Amino acid sequence: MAAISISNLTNQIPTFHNHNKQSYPFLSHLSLHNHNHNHNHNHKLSLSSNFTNTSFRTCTTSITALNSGEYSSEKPAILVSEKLGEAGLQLLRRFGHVECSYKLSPEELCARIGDFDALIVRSGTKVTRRVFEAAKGRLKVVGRAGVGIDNVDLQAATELGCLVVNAPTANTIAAAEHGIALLSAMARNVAQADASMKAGKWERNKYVGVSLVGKILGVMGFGKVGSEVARRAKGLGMNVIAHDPYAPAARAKSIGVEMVSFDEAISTADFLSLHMPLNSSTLRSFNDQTFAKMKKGVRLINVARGGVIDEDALLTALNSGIVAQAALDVFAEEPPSKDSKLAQHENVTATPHLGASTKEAQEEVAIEIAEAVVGALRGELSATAANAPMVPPEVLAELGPYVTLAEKLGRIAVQLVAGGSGIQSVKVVYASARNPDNLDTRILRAMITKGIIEPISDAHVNLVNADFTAKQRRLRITEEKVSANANSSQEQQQPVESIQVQISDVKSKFQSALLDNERIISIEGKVRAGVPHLTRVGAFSVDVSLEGNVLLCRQVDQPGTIGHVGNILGEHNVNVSFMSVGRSVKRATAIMAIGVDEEPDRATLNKIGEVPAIDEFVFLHL
Ligand SMILES: NC(=O)C1=CN([C@@H]2O[C@H](COP(=O)(O)OP(=O)(O)OC[C@H]3O[C@@H](n4cnc5c(N)ncnc54)[C@H](O)[C@@H]3O)[C@@H](O)[C@H]2O)C=CC1
Ligand SMILES: O=C(O)C(=O)COP(=O)(O)O
Repeated sequence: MAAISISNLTNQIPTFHNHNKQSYPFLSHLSLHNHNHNHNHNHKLSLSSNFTNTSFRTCTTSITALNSGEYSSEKPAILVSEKLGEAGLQLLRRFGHVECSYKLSPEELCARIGDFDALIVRSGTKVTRRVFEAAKGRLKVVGRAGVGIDNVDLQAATELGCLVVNAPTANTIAAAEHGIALLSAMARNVAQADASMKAGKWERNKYVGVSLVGKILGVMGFGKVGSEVARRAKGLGMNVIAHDPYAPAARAKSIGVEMVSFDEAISTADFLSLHMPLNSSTLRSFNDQTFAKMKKGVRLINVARGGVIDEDALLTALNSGIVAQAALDVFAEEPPSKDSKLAQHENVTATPHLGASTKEAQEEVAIEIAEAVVGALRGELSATAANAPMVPPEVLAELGPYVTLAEKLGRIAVQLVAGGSGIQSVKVVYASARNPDNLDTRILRAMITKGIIEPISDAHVNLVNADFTAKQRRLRITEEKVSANANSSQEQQQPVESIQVQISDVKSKFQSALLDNERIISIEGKVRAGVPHLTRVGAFSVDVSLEGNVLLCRQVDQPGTIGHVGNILGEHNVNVSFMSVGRSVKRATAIMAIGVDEEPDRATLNKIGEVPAIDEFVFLHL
């Protein structure tokens, strides 16, 4: 793939822009805010409303204009594809149109998804790449009402800029309790004995069980659920060991659990309880080889994901007696086939993925996911985002104006590149009077990327897909953080003193933007009183607030030029909001930066070009 090409812009300057493109204030299309909305959400930081003032005119386009689907009012449309607790549904209904369709086939989901801004699922809906593609850019957030997001194609979501959030805490206890229920029921053959009685039998000798007290339980995955299972198993008098490559041993130790290696856990445990996520490294990690290392007669509980077990291998191990019993809540394919040898096995206790299914947990999960989805639709960053940086609200509040600055600098820099150049390398230098190492630049980098890529492509770039989109387009963005000297205590308190964006190895349509004619376009911006300013173009200092559009002119520094240009703009009814002149030497060359509210038409720009003292000029659309 070639570097980003801007050749298509060659003849469009000075007025290139894309009228059709949506530009949302902060998180691009994660935010549905427009000027007319006044949602009451003061309790949380709302990024989009913070930035509405500085966003440009296309922000007024509402979501209705974007989509011609069934739901065409101002409110976002939310599809709930699996049973969700009533409290969560109520919360969602207060915010948008909610459709609960619990029996959609994959084809129906693909056919309908383009009408929705958000989709809420549990484990039963496969949110595949096809679904994301069928959404055609409208779907902004997928909410997983639970923990495991293995049913959501995270890579596709990220590539297509869709945020994925989950509800990771509300069902922990329910899952742990179900694990303990299965452990006890399996050890005492409760399910089998019950079925036997219901068949009219009384089989006391057949269903003699095993005791739990004093037995070794190996907890595989010592996260939220695993640690709660461990705690409860300790209460039952079991000796608990755990394996988890990422969990701190101190946490386990504090509840009397010893962390051991995978092999030690599986070879010493009498009972193994699985609590790790399903991913490429855990997929079928319980297989022929690992079953062979287990203690003969081991008992297995799986409340995690069916896919972590090779089910054929488990069947073999059950038949050979390596595994005496298994208690399974989850299956590689759900529901398993009716004649599944595993579910039908007499030594298997099976439940239909009930781990999270308590009334209490489902109400809590529903609220947790509804809040996360509504927050994401409002443009807030989520604390449970699976594919975007989780940035604390206080950091966001502080970085707010710099986010706007970053996007505008990206937009300016790319508009200064001459047609025919391919942009490959961007360097961003952040100067801070605080310890620059503490500066979290992920959002700023994403917004610079957005500013650079969006004007020259059809891509919608947001915090979710910025890095991916840059990489895909072979745009290398390097960052440097440097210490700045604070001139005032106010500067000292600012998280960022200045942001410099450099695009190297390109030609510029505005020669003065090049650093020492070195094929490096360089611009710098600062935030002054909460407003982003352009403060440097190439080697020239300027100072223009970035609230409207900007006209940059290089001129011979002589009396009358500023007035002349101002008159031309005034005659054509273009309001000048700001003007600044930067020069290196008196009466030599100067850069004039003019902020304009309206976009001058081509005739006006031509007239400016005809002013004798003007050497070159460029109109920058922000
Ligand atoms: N059956 C059900 O209804 C429910 C199932 N779950 C499932 O339970 C599992 C655990 O959930 P939580 O405890 O909430 O997640 P968690 O993220 O808090 O814990 C998972 C733990 O697994 C560890 N881990 C990762 N790779 C591992 C590996 N290769 N070997 C051992 N440990 C590994 C992680 O370090 C982490 O500590 C997930 O798969 C989740 O989807 C959760 C809730 C309900
Ligand atoms: O939260 C999880 O990971 C679960 O497995 C719960 O799944 P469910 O929401 O009951 O389909």
